[in-house]
Amino acid sequence: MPSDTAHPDRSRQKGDPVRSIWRRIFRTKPVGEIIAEGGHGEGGELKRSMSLTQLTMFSVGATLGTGIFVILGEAAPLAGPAVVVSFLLAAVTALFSALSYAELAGTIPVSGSSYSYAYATLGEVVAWVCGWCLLLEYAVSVSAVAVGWGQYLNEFFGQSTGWRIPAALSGPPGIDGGVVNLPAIAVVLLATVLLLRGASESATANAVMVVVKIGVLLFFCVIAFTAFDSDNLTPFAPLGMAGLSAAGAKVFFSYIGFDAASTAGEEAKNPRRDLPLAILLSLGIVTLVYVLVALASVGVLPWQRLSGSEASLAKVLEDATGSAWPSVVLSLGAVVAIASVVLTVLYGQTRILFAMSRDGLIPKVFQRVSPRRRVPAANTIIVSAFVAILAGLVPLGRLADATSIGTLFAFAVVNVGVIVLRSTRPDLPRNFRTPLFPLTPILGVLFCLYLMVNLDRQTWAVFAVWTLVGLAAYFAYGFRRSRLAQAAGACRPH
Ligand SMILES: NC(=[NH2+])NCCC[C@H](N)C(=O)O
Repeated sequence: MPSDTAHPDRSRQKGDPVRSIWRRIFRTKPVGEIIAEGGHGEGGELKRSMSLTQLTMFSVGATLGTGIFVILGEAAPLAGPAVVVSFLLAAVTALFSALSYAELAGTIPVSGSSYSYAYATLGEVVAWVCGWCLLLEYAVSVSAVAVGWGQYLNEFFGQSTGWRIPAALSGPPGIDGGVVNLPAIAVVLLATVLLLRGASESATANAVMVVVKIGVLLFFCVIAFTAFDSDNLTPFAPLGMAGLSAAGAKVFFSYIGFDAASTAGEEAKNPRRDLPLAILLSLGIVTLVYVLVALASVGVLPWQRLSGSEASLAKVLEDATGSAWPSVVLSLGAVVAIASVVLTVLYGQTRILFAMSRDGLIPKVFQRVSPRRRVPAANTIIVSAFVAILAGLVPLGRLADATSIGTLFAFAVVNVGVIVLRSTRPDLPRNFRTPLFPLTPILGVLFCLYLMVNLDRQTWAVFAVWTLVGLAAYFAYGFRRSRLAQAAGACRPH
């Protein structure tokens, strides 16, 4: 096997400091090294225990969540009944990136997901920025998701017993008399306990929750289809192509998460074969569920009535059955659904940090493996504490868009990574190759950029500040401490 090309430290030139810094920050990590380190942490190894089913459920678990329960009410007014097509459009957009994820996850089957792929292809600083953006996709988004969980729990209590958690205990300080958001903290703690028990135990619990959430959504479809009225579908696209694609951009959020399996590379039994399959299967399952739910909804209610309300799915069921009880089932379904998002996304965050820590870019504590359960326990506790504080005390309001922009950046990097790796390491065994190369990854990048450009200025400002803070952190810490930097330093002639 040829050694990795593009290893800048090897061709270090003395003299020009700017070039030398440039080379250092764009050094890439040899793929062979990344793979060889897989599973190893300080003090032990992670346990390879996850099957294809568990991995697929993991990605479905991380994807199917708040989105479908609330987004229909926001997207239907933009597109009319054609919102069904918007869901397909967003799925195709996600598919290009999913194909790229599948190729790289099958080639470099480690826990770092896009962070590790960027390290192998685009260089350390890009990998760092990518990892930093993954904090938005995972840690920050999971805090927001935990807050949503609390709202559904309250909804469920309210509908079934009439009792609600007092405002002081169900909201962050400063918002409607809130002091602390206890339910949000509680769901994070529950997930933490599961994660500390082990990856396989967490995967099993997640699988159960996924079955429940898909079951609830199918139950929704069955009931809704009994009241289906095809008149509601005409005119099909009253707001034209523009409305259809605007709704597509809106629902893209509900597809985020199919990449979660790529954070389980070091705990999968057969990662090279199963990761690509899990990523693509999960996207297929989620798309099918979304399209069915959307079709059922616009078939029951005239699309104008689907607007605005958070409880748009509940409205559909009330209309179809003429009674209120189905909404209780729906809110219970949402509680289970969102709990599994919290669990899987929290898991993903710890594993990405695990990989970054092993590379020396963040402190070593994140790669310590506890010998008993063979999980990164300290890492899990730190991440959970951070997420719990964020979810319990900080009003997160507009963070969904910040999540999207960070995610889209990471997706774009993965698409570019596929193109780079095909040219720098054509020899690597690839278990899955994205079809129609290079068209698919190029379209993948373009779609991501297109959706990014469509986000508002405020989101871009948050993204810019976030990236700058990240770069500052990199130069203060990782730039010198990175394992590659240290190795290069050790070889340097004195
Ligand atoms: N990294 C993540 N999986 N973040 C949460 C994604 C949200 C999910 N797609 C939903 O609709 O609720």
